[in-house]
Amino acid sequence: MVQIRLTNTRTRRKEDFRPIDADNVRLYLCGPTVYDRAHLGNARPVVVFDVLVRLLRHVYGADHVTYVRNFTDVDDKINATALARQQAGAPGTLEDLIRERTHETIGWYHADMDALGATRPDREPRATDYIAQMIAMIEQLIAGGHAYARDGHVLFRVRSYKDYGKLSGRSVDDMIAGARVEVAPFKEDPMDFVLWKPSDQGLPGWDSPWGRGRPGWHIECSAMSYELLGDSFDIHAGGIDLQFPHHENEIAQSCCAHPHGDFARTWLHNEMLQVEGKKMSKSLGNFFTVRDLLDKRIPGEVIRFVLLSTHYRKPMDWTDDKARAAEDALWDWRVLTKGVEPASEPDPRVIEALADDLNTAGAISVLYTLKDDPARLLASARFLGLLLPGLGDWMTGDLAVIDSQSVPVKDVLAALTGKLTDLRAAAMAAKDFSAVDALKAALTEAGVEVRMSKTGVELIAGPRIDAGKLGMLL
Ligand SMILES: Nc1ncnc2c1ncn2[C@@H]1O[C@H](COP(=O)(O)OP(=O)(O)OP(=O)(O)O)[C@@H](O)[C@H]1O
Ligand SMILES: [Zn+2]
Repeated sequence: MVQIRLTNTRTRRKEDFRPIDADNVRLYLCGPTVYDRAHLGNARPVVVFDVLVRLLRHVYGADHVTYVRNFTDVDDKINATALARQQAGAPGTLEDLIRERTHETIGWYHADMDALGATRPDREPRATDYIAQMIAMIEQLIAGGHAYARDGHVLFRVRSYKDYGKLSGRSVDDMIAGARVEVAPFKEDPMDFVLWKPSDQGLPGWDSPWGRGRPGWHIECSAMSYELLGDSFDIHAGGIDLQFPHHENEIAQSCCAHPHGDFARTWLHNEMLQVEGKKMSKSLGNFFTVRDLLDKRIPGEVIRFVLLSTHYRKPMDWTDDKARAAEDALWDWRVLTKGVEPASEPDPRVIEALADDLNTAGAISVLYTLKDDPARLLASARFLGLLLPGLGDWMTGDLAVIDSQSVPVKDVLAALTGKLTDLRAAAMAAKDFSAVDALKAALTEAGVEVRMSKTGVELIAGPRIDAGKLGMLL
């Protein structure tokens, strides 16, 4: 069996991965807060950990992995977008508008992540479906002396958990000195964080022993992972920006509520997608969405390729050059593997690279060496979620406009193949090839590779085909 090695943020070491139960390997990834489109940074953990899930399924069996990713559908930012819509005159109660917004955003999220070739998780719990479990967990924490209720709030007593700060390697006192912790009259200690808070009138709220209110963000992941994966599971993943305080707080809550469990054994954190050295984020406003790129006709698998070209523990940025190189490689491979049946197994070097702390860049570099073995190339690329049948539309999807009508490029190419064949026959008879040469030059100019042999004419569309120019050649 392949031995997977992963860098565990908790121990700061690369370790042999040994699942608690090889029949059910369990992974939890912190999912999005559903108030807006996902930006490219948000897609990085989704794509990277999708490859991990593919690897785990390969090693332990397709039915022996449980992958959970949540939707945070209760949040101030969601409320704010709904309120803005209401103020702009949208009909319905605020609650209706919130539901509409989260529903719509989840739909976008699915469409965008599907376009990147990311497999859907086995379970996608929504926080609002697990409020009862959150309340139960908070009650347990209060009973154990780890939390206290004040003025409709419930707070986690950070000093009651001696290992607080271990994941991120900070001491509580350093955190107080350095962090912008909120000092509030209802807190015993400035480090204590909210498990439950009151809801304003008109905003979503649930009845609880502490009055009508709603959960804090951190308790959501603790309650949902416990419910779906148990008190000890294998891998917890997310972006490095969540390590503190979100993951630190998740650990404190889960370990105090379920002291006999280990919560997550391996912690994986992806580094940030950056823009000019800064984290791409909504709050900084330096972001573009996955949809922005797709709308610019950058294929989903090109985005995926670029995201996988850098190791997940290194910061990276998006550049047009990277996208162009990815597009060229994918185009070549799609041409090479056209009509080819994939080999039964990927190249072992691809598995080896991935098993070594998810070295996706190494795995992609193996693909470049497989041009002479298209069947193996196809199987290996598909293992990484590339060259998937459903993601290949971009090769033929462009439309040319001919006599004000949109015509698929592949039909135009077929017609031009006929035209060039006829011109060649006439040229041979007349011993004058000038018209053939002129059409060939124009085709090359429009991004089409022309192959002529004794057996016939073949036109191969290149990645940057100019559909407009092409249409004018007919
Ligand atoms: N620039 C980034 N690069 C990589 N991962 C990121 C980046 N920004 C956010 N993430 C990850 O995206 C996932 C979803 O995060 P979340 O929904 O909390 O982000 P958000 O609040 O919409 O984004 P932002 O951080 O921009 O405000 C998390 O796992 C988070 O770590
Ligand atoms: Zn989480």
